[in-house]
Amino acid sequence: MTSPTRKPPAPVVLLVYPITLLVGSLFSIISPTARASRASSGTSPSGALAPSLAADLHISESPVNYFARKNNIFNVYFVKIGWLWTTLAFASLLICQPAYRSSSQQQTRSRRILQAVLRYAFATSVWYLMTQWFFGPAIIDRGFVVTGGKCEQVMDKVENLGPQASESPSAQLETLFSAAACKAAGGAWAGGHDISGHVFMLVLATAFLSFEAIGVGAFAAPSTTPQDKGEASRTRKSSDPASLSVDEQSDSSDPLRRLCLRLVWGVVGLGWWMLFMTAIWFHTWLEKWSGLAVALGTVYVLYILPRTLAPWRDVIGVPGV
Ligand SMILES: CCCCCCCCCCCCCCCC(=O)SCCNC(=O)CCNC(=O)[C@H](O)C(C)(C)COP(=O)(O)O
Ligand SMILES: Nc1ncnc2c1ncn2[C@@H]1O[C@H](COP(=O)(O)O)[C@@H](OP(=O)(O)O)[C@H]1O
Repeated sequence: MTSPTRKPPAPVVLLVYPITLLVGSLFSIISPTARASRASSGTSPSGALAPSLAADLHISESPVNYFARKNNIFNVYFVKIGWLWTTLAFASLLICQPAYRSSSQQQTRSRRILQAVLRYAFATSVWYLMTQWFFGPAIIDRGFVVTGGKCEQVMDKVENLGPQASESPSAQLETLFSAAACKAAGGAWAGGHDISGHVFMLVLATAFLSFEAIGVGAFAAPSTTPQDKGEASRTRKSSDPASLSVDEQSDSSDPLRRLCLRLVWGVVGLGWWMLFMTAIWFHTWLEKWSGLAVALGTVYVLYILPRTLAPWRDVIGVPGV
């Protein structure tokens, strides 16, 4: 395997996420606007410390701040289809970055692409199982039901319908166990621990894209000092004949490559901003922290564990290496 000219990001960079949640949550308590928003919906700051009815508690249809509205344009067209943006940004890395594009080392290039796609498939599977489907309702929805939550008004309706119910029992269960189906049926998803899907997806997507972009960027970026240059070329020569070619090293001025990187960092930047907004305006503390924990666990398995566990590194690879 090749050695990057720059080291991959230290795990400590992941602290940006808990800090974002902490600052956002504190702001939501301190800010008069956020406090007013809570007060108008009957939630006290201390109430936000306990698991409860997630975002629905303190968000009205027309709150004071634009970002506190569920129908704000960034939520509807960016977060709600966030994995599509993540997929597009990741695909742009595969298409534009020299580490994946250069034809000089066919074997190395194929291995890098395969391992990058494997990391994407792993992250996508976790996202899918957590938020979309887990042999029926997603894990987040199942967790909510297991911790005592239910689809309130619809539950009553189903009980009253009795044998006349036109839906099959499995369709009724689906309605009771999935947040989306519950809300679509006019019910209230209430009572349990509702892991924040927004926090989970935004942390996973932004960390995934950042590690991938920095990994491939580290290889393509030219060294800054003469000493660096000498060191880098010695490392490459001595460690692996399959290291990047001069073409790959000098490709940083390629406009297509810069455009793709802008897309990736644009998605990461907006993703971070929406995470901050979720931290301020939505969910309880516990629900935000549980979303964060699941996302960071996935990031750990994908990018930190391979640094110490060689057999896993051989399978999943390291971005750009
Ligand atoms: C047993 C092994 C099973 C393995 C399962 C593998 C599953 C593979 C699925 C393949 C899907 C690939 C999709 C790739 C292309 C796309 O991304 S299209 C999807 C576009 N949709 C989204 O991006 C939706 C993103 N939104 C959400 O996840 C949620 O809305 C939310 C942000 C988590 C918020 O949740 P709410 O309930 O809406 O508040
Ligand atoms: N940053 C944000 N901007 C707008 N709405 C947000 C948001 N973060 C969370 N929400 C909303 O809060 C609810 C719970 O989010 P989640 O559990 O995914 O974190 C969702 O409502 P809806 O499901 O009614 O759209 C979601 O749209």
